[in-house]
Amino acid sequence: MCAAQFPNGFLWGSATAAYQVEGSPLADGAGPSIWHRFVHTPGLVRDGDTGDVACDHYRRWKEDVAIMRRLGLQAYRFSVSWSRILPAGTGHVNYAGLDFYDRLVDALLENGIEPLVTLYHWDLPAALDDRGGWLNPEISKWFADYAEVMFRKLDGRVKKWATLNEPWVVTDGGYLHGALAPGHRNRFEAPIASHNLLRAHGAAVQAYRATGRHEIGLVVNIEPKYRASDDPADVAATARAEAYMNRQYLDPVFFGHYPKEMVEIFGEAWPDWPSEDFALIQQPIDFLGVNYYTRSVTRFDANAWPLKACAVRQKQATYTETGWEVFAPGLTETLLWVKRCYGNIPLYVTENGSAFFDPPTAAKGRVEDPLRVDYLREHLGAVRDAIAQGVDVRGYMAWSLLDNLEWSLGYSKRFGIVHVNFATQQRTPKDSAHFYAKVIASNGAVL
Ligand SMILES: OC[C@@H]1[C@@H](O)[C@H](O)[C@@H](O)c2[nH]c(CCc3ccccc3)c[n+]21
Repeated sequence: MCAAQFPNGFLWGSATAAYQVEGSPLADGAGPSIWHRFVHTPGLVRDGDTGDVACDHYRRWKEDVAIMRRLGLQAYRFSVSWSRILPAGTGHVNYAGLDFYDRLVDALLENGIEPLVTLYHWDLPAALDDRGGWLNPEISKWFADYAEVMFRKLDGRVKKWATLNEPWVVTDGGYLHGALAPGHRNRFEAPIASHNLLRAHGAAVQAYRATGRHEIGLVVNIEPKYRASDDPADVAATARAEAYMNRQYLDPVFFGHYPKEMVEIFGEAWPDWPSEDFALIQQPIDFLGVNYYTRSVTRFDANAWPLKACAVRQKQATYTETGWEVFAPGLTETLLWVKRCYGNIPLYVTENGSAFFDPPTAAKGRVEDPLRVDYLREHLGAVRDAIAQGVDVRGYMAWSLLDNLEWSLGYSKRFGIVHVNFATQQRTPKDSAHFYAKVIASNGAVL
């Protein structure tokens, strides 16, 4: 394999998530999710934006699969809305909801596109939140039962499953800082939600081993932490930040224990966990999905709760519309770090992308997004560099296929390689999509 090439069979795709693109949240018997509730609570989402329509993907999925085909995508990572399948979260199965994903998977396969399915991308059934949600230890069984419904329906046609998308964000956003659904701000709840997410992950993997025949993994966001100085306070702050964001989920899954820094971070709010839980959490997985966006140069900050650490803005760097430093070497470092710390488990970059303001283009039918093209080119080069250094990276999913609902930021941030006019629902592949199509067609040789 020459340096400029990716391995034969490298999987090139893009990614979305149910609540961000589908719309029709209550159609055909679906139950509300915590995001449906959250967006309809005044003041929580920028400009009062909701996922009621989003990209209307629930109705326009055929058109979107055709776009993927035209771009030459080999894979499509999407998530299933739990409350479409089980409107109350448990019990009655809504077959119309199952049928939507059944048809989507068949259409993908008919177009030579491999489906990668995420079972949970933040949209918990509201009915389960009413029963405690991620704070109720029973949720590991609720989640495993839901997962089993999906395995029995789709396994075989779907050969790569992920249990959770980014448990760190679910906990930090939904239970500690409250910026995301269900909007709790409680340092005693956060560790419990986090632990139950991991228990649910383990229970779903166990269920897969009993019913599935292919691969299952976990998707985590990793943001490499670079110390701002060699000052011992900055070094310790960086270690806490790395433990909290990057190792809090990987250490239990791969080693059966939490990083020692967790007790220091949460203090009295960090429980003594039952040792039997770690046998459940530590179910072997077939691959790890890594979502990478940026790095954080980290320093001590006595006022930053609960980490006592914060990021230091870099003077010469480019920043995206979400305030994230563009730092492609961090992706190479992250992939090498995972291999060094946890072994050479097969990896997929399950999300990588950037939000930049896309200026209106004079030429009709064209959207120029040079900064996103640069971001994509640099980060694909970073993946290639990690592969050249022996990391078993098997695929890359660009975030995102479509401009979509960026959670509490509404539609104000556009990550898509395909532009969406939300007034007309017209899709227009951006220059970044045309660039990515060339990368895929050459298996990375054009980079
Ligand atoms: O923010 C862009 C995307 C979201 O649209 C995806 O749904 C989500 O999986 C995702 N994760 C990350 C990195 C972790 C993160 C999320 C939110 C805020 C800060 C960091 C970025 N993104």
